[in-house]
Amino acid sequence: MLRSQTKLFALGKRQLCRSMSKSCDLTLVEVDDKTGIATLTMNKPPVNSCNLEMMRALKDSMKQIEGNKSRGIILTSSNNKVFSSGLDLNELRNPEQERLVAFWKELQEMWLTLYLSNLPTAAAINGHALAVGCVMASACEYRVMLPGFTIGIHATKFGYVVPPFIVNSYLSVLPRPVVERALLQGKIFSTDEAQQINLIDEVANSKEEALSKCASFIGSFAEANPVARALTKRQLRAEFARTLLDEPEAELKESLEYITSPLFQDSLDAYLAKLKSKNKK
Ligand SMILES: CCCCCC/C=C\CC(=O)SCCNC(=O)CCNC(=O)[C@H](O)C(C)(C)COP(=O)(O)OP(=O)(O)OC[C@H]1O[C@@H](n2cnc3c(N)ncnc32)[C@H](O)[C@@H]1OP(=O)(O)O
Repeated sequence: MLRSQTKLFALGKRQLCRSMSKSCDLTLVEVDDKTGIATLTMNKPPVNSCNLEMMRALKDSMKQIEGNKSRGIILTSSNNKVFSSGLDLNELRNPEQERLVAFWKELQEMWLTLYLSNLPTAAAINGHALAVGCVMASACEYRVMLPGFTIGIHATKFGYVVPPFIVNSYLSVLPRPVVERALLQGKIFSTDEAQQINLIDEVANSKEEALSKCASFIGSFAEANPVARALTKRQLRAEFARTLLDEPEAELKESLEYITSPLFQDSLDAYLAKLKSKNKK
């Protein structure tokens, strides 16, 4: 069951409403009784890398939140240094075909669920947001980041060709020339740089402040009719989601061919070795 890795709390009552797992809780959902805003916390140690189960838990939590008639979603991390380190690279290394298919489909579905959510969405970026970590933040409608961290899609630096829906995530936030340069350079932005180019909307000095700014953003839709808001959002975003809505299988096939190519696998080996060696020095 997808829900098995999600906990649902009611903050106002401070009590556990629903616990669906005795194993590791990859995501935590807290709903503020007063505001009706749900905080969705990524909770996969050590660095919130997105493996199959994590993306399933995220997608499932978002669907639960929508089903519970919350007023908005704030995405954040339980790790105060890392928002998300992106895709779990171990899922891409010498993958078993069936799992890789499930993994990539889950990435597509998780992104669509977040990008096209009926609810107002905001990211409280309380740590580094790299690659798909940045993609998730960009899929939200508003971003508040803490100082001293980094955000960006550096895929080209380690041999990834960026798929169109990930390009579109950036394009819905940044102007085309900025996207082109950032993606081709594999640019990682500091908090200050991200604010200068409007990749993030605000800087906050603590996680609490970031959550509060996100809640204010969500509160700004209080006067909007939720259905009209949701349908207008979908209309505005449909163009960028088109590839995945209309031809997910084609995107899947292309990505799978690339991921399993020797060119990609060799680059990944070298990148993973570099990442691991950092901790051995
Ligand atoms: C056709 C396919 C194309 C797809 C293109 C789409 C674009 C992007 C896809 C992705 O999202 S790929 C993921 C890219 N992410 C990264 O490169 C992040 C790498 N990680 C870091 O830079 C750092 O870990 C960090 C996030 C800044 C945190 O640093 P910190 O010092 O706190 O932690 P570490 O010691 O580095 O890491 C702890 C532990 O986790 C392992 N790890 C980190 N990130 C990943 C990851 N993304 N996947 C798997 N494992 C990861 C790291 O190696 C350490 O492991 P151990 O050494 O403890 O075994």
